[in-house]
Amino acid sequence: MNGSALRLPVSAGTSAEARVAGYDWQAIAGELDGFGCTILPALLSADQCRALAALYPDEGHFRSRVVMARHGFGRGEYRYFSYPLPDPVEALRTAIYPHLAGLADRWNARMGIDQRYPADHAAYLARCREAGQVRPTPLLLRYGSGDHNCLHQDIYGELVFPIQIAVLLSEPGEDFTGGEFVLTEQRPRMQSRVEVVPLRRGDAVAFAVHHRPVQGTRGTYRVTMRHGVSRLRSGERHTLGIIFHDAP
Ligand SMILES: O=C(O)CCC(=O)C(=O)O
Ligand SMILES: [Fe+2]
Repeated sequence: MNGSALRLPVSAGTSAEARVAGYDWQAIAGELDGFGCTILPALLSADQCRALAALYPDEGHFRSRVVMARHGFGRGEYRYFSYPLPDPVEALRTAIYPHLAGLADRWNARMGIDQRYPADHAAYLARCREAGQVRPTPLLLRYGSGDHNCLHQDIYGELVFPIQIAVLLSEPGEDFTGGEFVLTEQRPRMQSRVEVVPLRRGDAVAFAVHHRPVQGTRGTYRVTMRHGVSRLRSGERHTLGIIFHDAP
């Protein structure tokens, strides 16, 4: 991936909405089409990252806590936010969705999947509610030395929005070492491809949740994507995850 064309000058005072509006969404769609992932540089400021990570111990913001080792998910833990989502999580979820809905439609059309997406996130959440998916899925994750997140897909029910976002809230090399964000792409009857996504604090990765279409010489085929985090060698790492479908 070459994220340099997408890098923008952002000042500490820029709102989440303004940052979202400032990206080249056509280039982002191009990278998602080509690789199944792309970087949104400096989506959050260092101060916003620190403030979000500091919410982690505060139970009042969350509906549940998952200790990954108890479920075989890896090592480390995460918490799902409760509604109403804190700023800037709500603002980001609402502002980013409309830029991805068209691409999600095109992916589904190419993969022969009937589902299409409304233009704004409130309408999509209403659909989730009708399907019994009412609980918020944005989450904060915390990893310590030796922790990792096994390859997985964030699917909770029938309704799946095919692209999600994760924002790295800690500074690699300073707050932690190791702990790289990784993606695998499993191709039908072929060997798998991997991506290691180099993130700095405040950068987001947008990536395919479960499937994406790939153009082959004999037409389009569907690949299966999984994401995870490699073992932390030292320190502490926090992430904000933004998933656009809700959970039952
Ligand atoms: O900690 C990470 O970078 C991965 C987080 C994750 O799995 C997610 O946001 O869905
Ligand atoms: Fe995940």
